[in-house]
Amino acid sequence: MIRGRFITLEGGEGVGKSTQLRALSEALAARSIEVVATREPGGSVGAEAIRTLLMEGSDDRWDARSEALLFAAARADHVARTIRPALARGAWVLCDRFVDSSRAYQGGGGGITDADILALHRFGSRGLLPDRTFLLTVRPDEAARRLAARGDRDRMGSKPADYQARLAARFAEMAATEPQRWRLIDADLPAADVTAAMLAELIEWLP
Ligand SMILES: Nc1ncnc2c1ncn2[C@@H]1O[C@H](COP(=O)(O)OP(=O)(O)OP(=O)(O)O)[C@@H](O)[C@H]1O
Ligand SMILES: Cc1cn([C@H]2C[C@H](O)[C@@H](COP(=O)(O)O)O2)c(=O)[nH]c1=O
Repeated sequence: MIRGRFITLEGGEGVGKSTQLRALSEALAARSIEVVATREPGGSVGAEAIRTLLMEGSDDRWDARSEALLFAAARADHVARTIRPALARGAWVLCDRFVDSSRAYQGGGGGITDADILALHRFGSRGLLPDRTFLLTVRPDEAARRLAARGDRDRMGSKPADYQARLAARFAEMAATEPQRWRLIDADLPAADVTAAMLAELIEWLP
């Protein structure tokens, strides 16, 4: 039985998801909420092993279908071993990316249909969806500046600029079709303001 809250952060590269995951975790913990902060791909021993397969190597290491299956397999293990047990004991799970990243990257960017991504998710993760998903949006020039300042590029992050633009459009489209779950957050703002905006969107569930 699910008792906790499941919150995901989504968006393109460098929009501040990891930064905000840390800040939101601290803000919730300060309200005496047990928080499990996790990420995808990864978040369990098996899923972290699959992450290495996905993140290392050349851009064409996997064909589109194999890549979608690997993300879905990592997610299935993460959901079964980390997310569901945490929710069942009443913890809040904050996750940096989830199935919506597969829908945007392998779907919008990689050509797999949304129906196929969701079918894999129904089988692998029994269709678990977040209670709330924050879409962090940043102007493309600011995201590029943040990534350049950070200075790292892995296999998944080394895609061209038009790919990043398609991703942003796909995320916005998903958010528009499911407004009860998604909240758009202006992540161009200073980090503390971004955290405050997310907390405000969780107020109904806070103790
Ligand atoms: N609101 C902010 N204003 C200015 N800089 C920020 C802000 N949030 C994050 N940053 C900086 O931008 C960079 C990228 O942030 P972060 O790693 O949190 O992004 P991310 O969305 O998790 O990226 P990725 O998806 O590539 O892992 C970091 O150097 C971080 O310190
Ligand atoms: C969950 C998930 C992730 N990706 C991509 C998105 C990013 O390029 C990387 C993850 O890197 P991060 O720095 O940890 O955000 O993987 C994807 O293509 N599909 C997915 O389902």
